[in-house]
Amino acid sequence: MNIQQSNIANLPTKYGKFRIKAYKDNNQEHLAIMSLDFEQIEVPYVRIHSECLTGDTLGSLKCDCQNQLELALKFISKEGGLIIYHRQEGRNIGLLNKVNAYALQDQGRNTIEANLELGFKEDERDYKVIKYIFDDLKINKLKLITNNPKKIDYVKSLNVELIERIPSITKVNKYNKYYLNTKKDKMGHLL
Ligand SMILES: Nc1nc2c(ncn2[C@@H]2O[C@H](COP(=O)(O)OP(=O)(O)OP(=O)(O)O)[C@@H](O)[C@H]2O)c(=O)[nH]1
Ligand SMILES: [Zn+2]
Repeated sequence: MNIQQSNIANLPTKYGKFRIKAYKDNNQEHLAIMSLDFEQIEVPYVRIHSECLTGDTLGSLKCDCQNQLELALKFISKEGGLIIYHRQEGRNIGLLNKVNAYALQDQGRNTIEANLELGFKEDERDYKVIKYIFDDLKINKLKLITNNPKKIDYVKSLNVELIERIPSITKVNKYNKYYLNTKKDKMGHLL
């Protein structure tokens, strides 16, 4: 893997103070967002957050991403750990295709059917860069914040000790209810 890394910089936010480090993997740039005490913690909390511009930045109510991100930032600044902001937008089909998938969902398809209709798998994410970041930041034990069984399986396949899985549960609304049900019933999310 040919990955470029940045230096570590401070990032004060409204959720708390962090230090950040960027990684460039071909044309995807990811971010490690660390609590200030990250190096001193034996078992950090870790969230691998998949990029969702419409949710994270615009506050879309169609998904739970912004709430999950805010929850993780607050929690990790207090309890200590790391968020990897994994820039594989739209389960790695990219923003343009995700908007096309949303247009199909406007016509009644669910999130999986829309991806398939566009010629993609239901989930195109890969987590190779995560291993690189874990090695770089010397993570060998962690508590993983996720509801996604694929992320749990991936972390278990690495040479690290998964001590605990922490759920990331946020409020349901009338716009994300169907999406969350599809994730639960058809994608096996622990919701
Ligand atoms: N293709 C596609 N991607 C979506 C859609 N809704 C959200 N996403 C993307 O899905 C990713 C988030 O996945 P989720 O299933 O919400 O959560 P997760 O990251 O798998 O699991 P958690 O760790 O529990 O949050 C982000 O990359 C979003 O951009 C959609 O309808 N279609
Ligand atoms: Zn989202």
